[in-house]
Amino acid sequence: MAIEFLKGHGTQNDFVLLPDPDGRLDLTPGRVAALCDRRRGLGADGVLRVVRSTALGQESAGEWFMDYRNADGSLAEMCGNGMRVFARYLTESGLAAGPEFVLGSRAGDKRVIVRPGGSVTVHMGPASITGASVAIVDDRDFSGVAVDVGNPHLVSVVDDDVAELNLCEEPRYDKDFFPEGVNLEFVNPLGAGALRMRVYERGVGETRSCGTGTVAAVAAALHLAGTDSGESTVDIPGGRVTVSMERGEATLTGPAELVARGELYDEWWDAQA
Ligand SMILES: N[C@@H](CCC[C@H](N)C(=O)O)C(=O)O
Repeated sequence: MAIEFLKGHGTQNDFVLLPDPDGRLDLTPGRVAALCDRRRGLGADGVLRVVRSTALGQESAGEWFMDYRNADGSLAEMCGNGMRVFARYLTESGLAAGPEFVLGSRAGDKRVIVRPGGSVTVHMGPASITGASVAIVDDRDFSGVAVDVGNPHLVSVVDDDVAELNLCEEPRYDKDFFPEGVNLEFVNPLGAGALRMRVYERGVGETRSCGTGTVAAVAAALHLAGTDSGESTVDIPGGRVTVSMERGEATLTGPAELVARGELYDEWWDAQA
């Protein structure tokens, strides 16, 4: 059985998409890690399995469920950039009828709008402030705001230029506060309604963008300014997205691009654990 794949990205956060409507693929952590490996696989920050909600027994108002996996094979609740790419694929392939529809995810249902030109808006739902903690980079402490966007984040607004931070290795963080791990964002305010951000993602490493991370960054910046409503652009190494917050509820808008489609060799797939 030939296994179809597509490659896509949202602000250079890149994904392998696996159309699997009936949930037949045995998508083991080893296979995910092999697909995402940039030398022995296709290379990506994560895998998006395109599967019907009913096929996974998921309770969702959406026909399609974004089964997201990190590059190391681990599951995550939500992926904002992935959801834009996933939505773009569904409209391009005719699997979604209109430009606006609901998608299932482990963090619940999300409404998406695919706009002419390929930009996609995701109604992300609540971005909740859950406390304060510290990220440690090269033995320096950066205090941060913990934000739950369905998945966990710690956002540190820093005085240094984020471009100068050494994110080659995972920053240290409080494992008691974040027992499931955490995505770590480092942010420079660029003036009113504009942020610059770098991110070290749980289960991946440094990526060129993280949609949930940009939502967390804007929620944290607004929280530090004493509000839960406002709009901001976020510049990440892979481009720019816009986040709007209204009373703690976020929408994320940014580009989504499909790059290629092809077939995996059965022998290769079968040889992965
Ligand atoms: N890149 C994603 C986030 C993917 C999940 C994250 N690494 C986690 O483990 O929570 C995004 O665009 O939101």
